[in-house]
Amino acid sequence: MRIGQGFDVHQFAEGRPLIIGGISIPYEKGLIGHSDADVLLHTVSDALLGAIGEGDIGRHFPDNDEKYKDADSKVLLEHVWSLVKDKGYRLGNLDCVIIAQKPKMAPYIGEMREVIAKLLEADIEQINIKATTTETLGFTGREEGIAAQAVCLVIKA
Ligand SMILES: Nc1ccn([C@@H]2O[C@H](COP(=O)(O)O)[C@@H](O)[C@H]2O)c(=O)n1
Ligand SMILES: C[C@@]1(CO)OP(=O)(O)OP(=O)(O)OC[C@H]1O
Repeated sequence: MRIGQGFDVHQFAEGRPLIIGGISIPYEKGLIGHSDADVLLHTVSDALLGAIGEGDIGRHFPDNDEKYKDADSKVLLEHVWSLVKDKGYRLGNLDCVIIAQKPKMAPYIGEMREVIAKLLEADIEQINIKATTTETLGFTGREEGIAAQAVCLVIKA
């Protein structure tokens, strides 16, 4: 059994779609990145890579490679999951937190869990996603961006 953690931040900008956990959330602004800037799927990818000792997503999908411009982070996570399976692991559980003053994530969390469970070939009960504000404090509180953290356990299949 091995543990991994992930952390990621993306900045808000006008005129960008807000994609978190593989779903589009209707909102007045979105996140900037080289890819689709899905802060939650990046965090999950990093947690899994950490668990198998494979570095981070920047190493696997460099942000100066045109191939990943506007990349769908579901495809990146799918690739990370194939690396986990190649090393002979299955998912134990995954626990995530989205740190965002706005918008309210609660209405979308069920769908995010379904997307991630499907990508990781897991049951929805193995995937937990939480959200919190920072009570208006810091860069998330000022609505300059969104952060996400994840912890996962992988188990030898
Ligand atoms: N972007 C967010 C932030 C929070 N939630 C939900 O609200 C609850 C209370 O948040 P506090 O930061 O005031 O503790 C939190 O437990 C989440 O259920 C949310 O949906 N979206
Ligand atoms: C996903 C990648 C690659 O397109 O780009 P970004 O969307 O900028 O995301 P980030 O979490 O900053 O780093 C990982 C990058 O390699």
